Amino acid sequence: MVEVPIKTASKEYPLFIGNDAIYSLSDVIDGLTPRVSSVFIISEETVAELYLEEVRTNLQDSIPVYHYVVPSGEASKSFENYYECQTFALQSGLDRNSIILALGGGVIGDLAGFVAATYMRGIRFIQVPTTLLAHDSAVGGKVAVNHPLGKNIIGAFHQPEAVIYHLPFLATLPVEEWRSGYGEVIKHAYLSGEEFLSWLEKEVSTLDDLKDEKLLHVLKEGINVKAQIVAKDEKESNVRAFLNFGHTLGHAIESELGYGKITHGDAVAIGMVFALRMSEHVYGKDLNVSRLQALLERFDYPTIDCSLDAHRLMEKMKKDKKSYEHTIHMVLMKELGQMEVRKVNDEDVLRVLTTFIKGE
Ligand SMILES: NC(=O)c1ccc[n+]([C@@H]2O[C@H](COP(=O)([O-])OP(=O)(O)OC[C@H]3O[C@@H](n4cnc5c(N)ncnc54)[C@H](O)[C@@H]3O)[C@@H](O)[C@H]2O)c1
Ligand SMILES: O=C(O)C(=O)C[C@@H](O)[C@H](O)[C@H](O)COP(=O)(O)O
Ligand SMILES: [Zn+2]
Repeated sequence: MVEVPIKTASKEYPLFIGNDAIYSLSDVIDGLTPRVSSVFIISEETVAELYLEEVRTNLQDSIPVYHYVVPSGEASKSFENYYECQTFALQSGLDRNSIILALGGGVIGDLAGFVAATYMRGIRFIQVPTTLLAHDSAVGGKVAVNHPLGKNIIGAFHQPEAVIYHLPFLATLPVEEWRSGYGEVIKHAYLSGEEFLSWLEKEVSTLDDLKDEKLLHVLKEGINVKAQIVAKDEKESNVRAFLNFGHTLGHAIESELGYGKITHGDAVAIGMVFALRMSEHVYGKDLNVSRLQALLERFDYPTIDCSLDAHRLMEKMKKDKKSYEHTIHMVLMKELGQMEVRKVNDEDVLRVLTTFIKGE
């Protein structure tokens, strides 16, 4: 097991990653001050069926444990589930010294984290991620639920006490979820620069290559990129926004298609290609979009649904948290590894997006 320290302005915490990480759970809880009074596991159907019992057996008998299970999928990151979790927590008698365990992928991490951020004005939580994508979502403290009009619109910054990344849990992930998670890995490589990107191009030909040491390497590199950025800017005043590369259009697509109709990583992959096309348009230079497209084609990422409407997507992009005064702001790439958040004109977005949707 490897321990990666995550340092943010408001809190430092450990991320334990490896094939035996879950065995550290009770020690992590024992080490917390004030003493933990009860544990509330929030999970979802697929993951709970597979791993809830195993997690429970790694908790000490002396502390009461409760659990609440929501349906699997993005649609569960809803205000309704948030409210149900709060009700369950109150009915179970959780107090300010209780701790929430988020057992699942990014959906559960975001939902359970937001419950923790707001229950009795904030209690502690631990991330127990079960997806590849969660190397991104479990680190950095962004927690939220979706609104039908916009992704992650209702949320907070709330850092966990620890992240326990038990890699055997990933063994049951379906292929489309490996691909989704790998979308955020590719994003981290584009933020990081040539070395990580060419390593991925050389070493990961198929998603099956993500095993053992290669998986650990990919996760550690991705987590490092994220951790370095959140260490500099916890609350997205400046550089943290770079982690949103591909998300301005990606989130608009997720929300426009209906939450759960496309995976987050697939939407981000499409959004990154668009962000590079916009970058070429704005900076007037070749940014090697075909390199990204070739990488995505290797893993069968989808292209944008041609029935989507550019105007409707742009309305959604204007509700993105980076936008203000009804103007779209996107993360553009000046060069590999060099990002910039930039205001983009409606006419430019419309022109590039329209051709992008047509597949031209
Ligand atoms: N907070 C952040 O910084 C941040 C960063 C990136 C993404 N996100 C959010 O994360 C969410 C996406 O996360 P995700 O891709 O992990 O989705 P997810 O949590 O919905 O998991 C994806 C699917 O895999 C299944 N699953 C999860 N773990 C499994 C396992 N071990 N074995 C078998 N099946 C398993 C789930 O049931 C689900 O159907 C989005 O809502 C996105 O907005 C947040
Ligand atoms: O941690 C961040 O900051 C990110 O932007 C990471 C993203 O991958 C993630 O999807 C995040 O939830 C998006 O944040 P949002 O502020 O655009 O909702
Ligand atoms: Zn993301």
